[in-house]
Amino acid sequence: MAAPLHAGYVAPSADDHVILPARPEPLTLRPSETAVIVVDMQNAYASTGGYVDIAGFDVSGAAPAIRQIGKTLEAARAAGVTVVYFQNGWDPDYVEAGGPGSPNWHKSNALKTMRARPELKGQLLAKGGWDYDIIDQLKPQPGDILIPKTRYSGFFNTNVDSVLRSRGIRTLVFVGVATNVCVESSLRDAFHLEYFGVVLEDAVHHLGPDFIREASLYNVEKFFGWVSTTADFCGAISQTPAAKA
Ligand SMILES: NC(=O)N/C=C\C(=O)O
Repeated sequence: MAAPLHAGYVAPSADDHVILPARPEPLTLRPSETAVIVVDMQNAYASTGGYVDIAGFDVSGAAPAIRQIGKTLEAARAAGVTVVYFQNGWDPDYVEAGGPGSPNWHKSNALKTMRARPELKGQLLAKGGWDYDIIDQLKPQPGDILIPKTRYSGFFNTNVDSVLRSRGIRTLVFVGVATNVCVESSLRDAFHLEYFGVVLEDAVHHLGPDFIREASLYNVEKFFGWVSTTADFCGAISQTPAAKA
């Protein structure tokens, strides 16, 4: 008898789940249906001398977030959770950034900074450059998935939805920069595509005053998803059979 087409697929066991403490209520996590989404942990957003530092934003909060993301990824990989990196930027000629006909050309602080300081042209968020690179402390590991993106949301004009759906992933745990821009934009789009989105509040960093961090987390907790912490995620995911093996 011919083998069924799905012969190699092992359905996740029904009891393969843990409970993640979160606000506004705990959330069920199944490792096989969960991905950690690492948003834009590039020199541009997390390093002194990178784009957001040059553009005048405070990057000091990136260092603690980097440490928490490291812990999150270690626990996730040990539990067999999928890790997806978003990487934001454009070709060195900035064709992908859009011209004056694109709101991105008017709103991107990287593009505005380069127009004000032409000596920086070709450096900020340009593919192939240091600014675009993922930071050394969080380089993707074999098996991780890297999704380039050209706008704030990782779901816009990328293949991430089909990558996730083909793996049966339903829950997305967001870490990275910036809470109020690319993290929130991606989580909102994910919500509308029926994903359950969680932000680990100590593994993200925001751009702007503290009230925008509070507002963004409030939006997530009240309208778009759940808010948890690195310790709670690592504690919960380490209880799965794969992590204990
Ligand atoms: N990664 C982000 O949240 N980016 C925010 C602003 C920008 O890319 O200009």
